[in-house]
This record gives sequence, C-alpha cells and structure tokens, in this order.
Amino acid sequence: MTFLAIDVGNTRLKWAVFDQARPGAALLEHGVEFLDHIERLSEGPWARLAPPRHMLGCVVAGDTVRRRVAEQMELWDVPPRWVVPAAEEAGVVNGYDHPSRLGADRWVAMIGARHRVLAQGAARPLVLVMVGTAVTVEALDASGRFLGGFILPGHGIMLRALEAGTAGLHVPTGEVRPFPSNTSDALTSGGTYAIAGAVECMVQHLLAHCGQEPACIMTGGAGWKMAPSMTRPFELVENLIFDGLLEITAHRWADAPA
Ligand SMILES: Nc1ncnc2c1ncn2[C@@H]1O[C@H](COP(=O)(O)OP(=O)(O)O)[C@@H](O)[C@H]1O
Ligand SMILES: CC(C)(COP(=O)(O)O)[C@@H](O)C(=O)NCCC(=O)O
Ligand SMILES: [K+]
Repeated sequence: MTFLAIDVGNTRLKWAVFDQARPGAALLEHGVEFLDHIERLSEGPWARLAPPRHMLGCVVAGDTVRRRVAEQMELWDVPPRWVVPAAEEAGVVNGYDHPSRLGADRWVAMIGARHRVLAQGAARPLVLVMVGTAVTVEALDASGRFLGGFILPGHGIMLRALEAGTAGLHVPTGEVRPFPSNTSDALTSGGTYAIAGAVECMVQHLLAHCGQEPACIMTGGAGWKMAPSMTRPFELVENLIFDGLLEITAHRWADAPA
C-alpha cells in the first residue's frame, strides 16, 4: 500500500512516496521539479515508480498547475486528491475568518507541526515559519487552535520588488551582516532581518496571548538560509508538509466508518 504525497508551491513541486499512509511511514522515493518542468514527471521520475495506491496533495499554485499535475498522474489509476482547509482537521482548529481561504500548504504544515510538538511531550503553543516563495508565520495555541498568521514576501520577491521599484539596486546577492556596508549586503541583510523580525513579533504576540513559551519550528525550501539569523532557536524540519499529509490521511481513515 504505497502513498504518494505532493506539495505544489509557487516555485517548485515536491513529491514523495511512502510505504504506508500513516505518520512514521518509510520514505521510498522523493523528488522536486520547478513548475516549468512538471511535464517531465510522467516520462521521467514517475515512469519507474510502482503505481501508488493512494495520493493526497496540497497545491497553492492555481488551477492550471493543478490540472498539469493531474495530467501527469494519468499514468496511474489513482485519483488526484487535494486538501481543502476545513474548520477542523486532525486535531487542529482553523481560526481563519473563512477557513477554506487559508493556503492549503499552510494548513497541512500546521497539522504536521502540531503532531510533531505533541510527539515531543506536553501540548504547547507553536510558532511555525515556512520559508518558500512567500514566507508564512503561523501561531497555534496549546489546544491546537490556529489563531492566525502573517504572510510576507520571500527573499526573492523582496529583492525583485526593490530592483523593479528603484534605479540603484541592481546588485548581486550579498551576505547577512549586522552592519552591512555595501548595497549587496544591505539588501540581503534587510530581507533576512525583515523575516526574522516578523517572526520575533509573532513569538511575542503568542507569548502575550498564551503566557507559555511556544515551540518554534521552521520549514520550507529556503528555511536553511534563515536559520542562522533567527532571534531564538528554531527547529528546522524538512518535509513538514509530507508529515501533515500523512497525518491527515491517517486521521481521515481512522474516522471513516468501517
Ligand atoms: N536548490 C534550490 N532550488 C530552488 N530554490 C531554492 C533552492 N534552495 C533554496 N531555494 C529557495 O527556496 C524557495 C523555494 O522553496 P519552496 O519551499 O520549494 O517554495 P514553494 O513551496 O513556494 O514552491 C526559492 O524561492 C528559493 O529561494
Ligand atoms: C501564502 C502563500 C502564497 C504561500 O505560498 P508558497 O510560498 O508556499 O508558494 C499560499 O499559502 C497562499 O496562496 N495562501 C492563500 C491565502 C492565505 O493563506 O490567506
Ligand atoms: K510551500
């Protein structure tokens, strides 16, 4: 019984095959494609896979991309299934004004992170940072309620916006420095500390709201770039979205009538 998990962000599609659809399942195969290269999947890495029995994914890249992924899956009989954020799932309560308008990747990552915290010990509040094309900073209380979150531009978008809006900021990537003394370092440091500062604000908000030290978890393709510049320790977790997709599937099956 193999399970295919897919995470389609605004820059890259990440996929993984597990031996089972439950937390802790063994990772058998995985890969990444930039969205421009989705059409390579069915004749490339997916061609040599044993047909997966089940699939669950999350997609925030729009309907056209979603259809292009579904086309690649026609290789197998397994129907594409995509997470739609609900009011509650797998023990997490969605505090968004309109739950289904929350990004599916944010919702799935929160579910993965919440169960990771529970597996580590007593229930605690949680700040979850996801550094991808955009950056999201989520807050959950100790009961597993998603209180709300920030959306910020990612590094790439910040730099492109500054380049497009000014005459004098066309420079190569620099280093993160406490006191940047050239344009490249000033831009790279500004973007990095904008994200780190926003995250620190959310930690303060959550501390004030819950009165308890939160667990701090970071994920996403560019998480490793942010990790050294955070104001407090963050656990850097790869594949949090896959963990969330496994949790959701396991909970849905456990809840389904026999
Ligand atoms: N090897 C890499 N290839 C592509 N992007 C990378 C790489 N390493 C880090 N990144 C960064 O990660 C981001 C993509 O992360 P990812 O989590 O896949 O984003 P998304 O989910 O929005 O598609 C890029 O914007 C880039 O800044
Ligand atoms: C915030 C996002 C753009 C993040 O996308 P990503 O960086 O993962 O590609 C995505 O989660 C999204 O489109 N969200 C919908 C709006 C919302 O969450 O409120
Ligand atoms: K993402």
